Amino acid sequence: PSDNGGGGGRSGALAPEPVAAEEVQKIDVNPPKGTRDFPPEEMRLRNWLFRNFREVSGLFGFEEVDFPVLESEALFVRKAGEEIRDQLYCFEDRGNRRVALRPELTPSLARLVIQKGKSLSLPVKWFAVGQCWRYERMTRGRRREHYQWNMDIIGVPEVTAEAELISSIVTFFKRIGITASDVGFKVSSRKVLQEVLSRNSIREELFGKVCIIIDKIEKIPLDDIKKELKSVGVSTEAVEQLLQVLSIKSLTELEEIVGDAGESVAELKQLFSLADKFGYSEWIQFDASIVRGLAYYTGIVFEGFDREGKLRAICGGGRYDRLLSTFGGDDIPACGFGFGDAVVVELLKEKGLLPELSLQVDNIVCALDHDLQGAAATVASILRDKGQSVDLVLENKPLKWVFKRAARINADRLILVGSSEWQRGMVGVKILSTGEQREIKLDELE
Ligand SMILES: Nc1ccc(Br)nc1
Repeated sequence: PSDNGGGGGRSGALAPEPVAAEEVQKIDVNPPKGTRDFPPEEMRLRNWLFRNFREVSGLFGFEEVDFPVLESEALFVRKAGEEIRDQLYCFEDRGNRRVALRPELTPSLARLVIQKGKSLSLPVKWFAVGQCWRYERMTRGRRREHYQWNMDIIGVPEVTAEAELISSIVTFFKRIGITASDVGFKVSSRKVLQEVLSRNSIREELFGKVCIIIDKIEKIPLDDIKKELKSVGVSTEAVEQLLQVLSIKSLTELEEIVGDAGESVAELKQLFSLADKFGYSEWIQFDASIVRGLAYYTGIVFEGFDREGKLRAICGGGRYDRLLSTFGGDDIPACGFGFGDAVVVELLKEKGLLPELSLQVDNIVCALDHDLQGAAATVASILRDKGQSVDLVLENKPLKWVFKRAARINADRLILVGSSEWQRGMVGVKILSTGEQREIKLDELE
C-alpha cells in the first residue's frame, strides 16, 4: 500500500494510523512541587540509609510497623499553634471526610497502640520509616515531603527509655561514619518550664502553647516571643522567669534555680548518668533552650545538631506522656524520636561520607545469535535459581554493545551462549575483571 499520507513517515509498510493531535496530552514529567523522584542512584542511597535505620532498630529489639500516609485530619488537629498544624496537607475526600497526609508518624503510632489496647504487652518498642507531608507555600521553595525514621517506646515512665532512644541514634550515626565531633545532642526537659508555669499559677492547658511559642525563640525577635506569651495569658513576671530558665547553661545552675523540688533535675541527672553507662557521654549536653516544636512533649526533649552549625536539626524527640490519653486511650507513658532523610544526607555530603553505591550484577548473559535466545533464557534461569543475579541481553546485539553494557552494570562475568558450544552442552564464560575466558558445562555453571 502506498504511503497513506498520514505523514507517518513510513511509506510502503502499512503505516499505523497517526495519533490524532488532540489525543497527545504533553504532561509535565517533573514530580509535583516540593516532591522528589528517586531514580536508581538516589534510590540506592535511600535504600542504604533505610537499611541502616532498620538494622539499628533491629539491634535494639524494635519491631517495624507502618500506617496509612492518609489519616483522619482529627489526628493532627492540635490547638497549640504548631507549624506542623499550619502546614497540614489536608483536604476533604469524595466522601466529604476531612483527611490529611500525615505530617509525622507519632499520632498514627499512638492510634494503633490504642486500637490494639490490652492485646499489647508493654513496653511496646516499635519503629517505622514513612513518608511525611506538609503543605507549604512554595514561596519558600522547601520540600513538601520527606521520609522519617521513628522509634518509640510505649509504657516505660523511666528515663531509661529516653537514654535507650538516644543510644539507638548514636549507634546509627556511628554506623554511617558520623562521630561525636561531627554531631551532638542538646538535651533538656519541658518539666523545667512546667515548674515555672505552675509556680506562677498558669493553667496546665496553656503548657503546649507556651512551649510552641518558646520554640520560636531562635526564629523570631524576643519582643515578639514576649508579646505572644502575654497574649496567651502568661504574666510579665512568668515571662521573665521562663526566659531566665532558658538561658541556664548547666544542670548545676538549673538545680540552684529550680531546686531539686521538681523531678526535672533528677531525671536529667539520671539521663546523663545512663549516657555514661551506655558510653555516649561525649555526644550529649544539657541545653535549657531546647523545647522542640511539637505540643505534646511533656518531659525530656532532645535534638541532634551538627557541631559546625551549618544545618538544621538532624533529628529530635522526647517524652509524650499525655498523647495517648488525649486520644481517649489509657494514661500510658511514651517517648520517641523522628529522624528525617534529608538533613542527614546534607551532613554526609559535608563530611565526605556519602557511600559509593553502584549497580552490580553477577552475570550478563548473551545469546550469540537470535535463535539461541531461548538457550540464553535457560542459562539465565539456571543461574538465578542458584541465587546469581543475571542481566539477560534481550535483543540481538553486537558484542561491542554487550561489553559496554557489562562495564556499565559492573557485571562480574559475561556468559556467552554460542551455537557450537551449546551443541556440546557448554557455554562461554569470561571473567570480566581478569579477561580469563573458558568453556563450562551447563550443569557445572555456578
Ligand atoms: N512535618 C514535616 C513534613 C514534611 C516535611 Br518536608 N517536613 C516536615
